[in-house]
Amino acid sequence: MKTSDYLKKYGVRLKKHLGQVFLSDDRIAKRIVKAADLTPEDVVVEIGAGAGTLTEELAKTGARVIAYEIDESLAPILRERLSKYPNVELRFEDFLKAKDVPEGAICVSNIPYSITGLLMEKIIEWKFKRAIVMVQKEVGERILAKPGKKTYGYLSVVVQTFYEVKKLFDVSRSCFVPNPEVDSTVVDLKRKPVDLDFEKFKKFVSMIFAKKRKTLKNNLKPFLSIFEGVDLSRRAEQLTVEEIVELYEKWRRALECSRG
Ligand SMILES: C[S@@+](CC[C@H](N)C(=O)[O-])C[C@H]1O[C@@H](n2cnc3c(N)ncnc32)[C@H](O)[C@@H]1O
Repeated sequence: MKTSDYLKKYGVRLKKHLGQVFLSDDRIAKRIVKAADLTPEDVVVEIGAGAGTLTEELAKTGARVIAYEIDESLAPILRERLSKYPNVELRFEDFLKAKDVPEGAICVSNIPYSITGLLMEKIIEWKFKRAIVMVQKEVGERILAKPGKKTYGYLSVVVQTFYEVKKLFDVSRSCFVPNPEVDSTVVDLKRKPVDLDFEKFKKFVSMIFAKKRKTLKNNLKPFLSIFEGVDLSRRAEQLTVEEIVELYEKWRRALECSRG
């Protein structure tokens, strides 16, 4: 049965505010799952199972699949489609409030676009070893952007500090029901062995990008004594992720020393 048939059968009305545009083309789901290269030993987390098109393809790999879905009205569809797969666990809860996500899992999701930023931060916090996520095309460009590009900013730096990023492929809006107003991109994120205090790091990155066209000197005004001898004449958007982490470490160590 097709996704649209399931929606009709259960009389489900889609909720725009939850980003409910569902994959209607299961070839895309198959392509995503193929790229994930899963084995039965893997633990996969899906954020936003929707009508289960991607979930079912994930289930077929034999991996343990934990699928989060905030909207319980989709439960009858998901149960009908997935009850034959004992390796799938459905969790009807808000992923942003999730309490027990297994560490070292792989996230494979077509995420709700309105909360992409928050979800990317959660992906970092839960230390997924890999994340293959479909995002709005323009957001994908920001995630993948290199220094000097217009799209390089807070999101690029935060994600690229923790993950090697790679574009997999674009997905046309025609592959969804209903057709969204935007195209999509699937990105592949591979965890780097980085250990940083994420809360503090986010604060620092927000600060240096606060006024994007201004120099570091301008954005770091309250902390200039920490950076004596450092060239602050560039803008944050010109710095590599490694250079930003180096500045952050200087800032963090100085603040820790000053607190004694
Ligand atoms: C873009 S749809 C993807 C659905 C399905 N995976 C697919 O590819 O067809 C996003 C799904 O995420 C769900 N969702 C939205 N916010 C959520 C949250 N905070 N936690 C869990 N699921 C959420 C929506 O209800 C929706 O079903």
